[in-house]
Amino acid sequence: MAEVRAGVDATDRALIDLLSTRFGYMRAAARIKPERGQVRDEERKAAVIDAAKADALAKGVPVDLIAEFWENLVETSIAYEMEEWDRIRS
Ligand SMILES: O=C(O)C(=O)C[C@]1(C(=O)O)C=C[C@@H](O)C=C1
Repeated sequence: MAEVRAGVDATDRALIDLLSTRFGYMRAAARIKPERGQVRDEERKAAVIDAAKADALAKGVPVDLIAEFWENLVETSIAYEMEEWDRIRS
């Protein structure tokens, strides 16, 4: 079990690195989008979640759980991008 937990911990560190990269792109998007109303893009959100579901299917991980996870990820990203959009222009 210790080996499994070491693997989980290492995976979590790698995920945080990737999330840090993803959040960096949210800061870039916040700088680029001229209107606050452009931060939320439902069409793009649906495409991002669909892509995650397709990858989940290919990798054999539960598609419904991944869809829920990505829903949270994109909503968290939108909240962060909104905060950044406001911060940059305050
Ligand atoms: O693609 C964008 O426009 C983004 O800002 C990224 C992102 C995402 O988290 O993937 C976030 C907000 C948008 O609603 C759509 C997608």
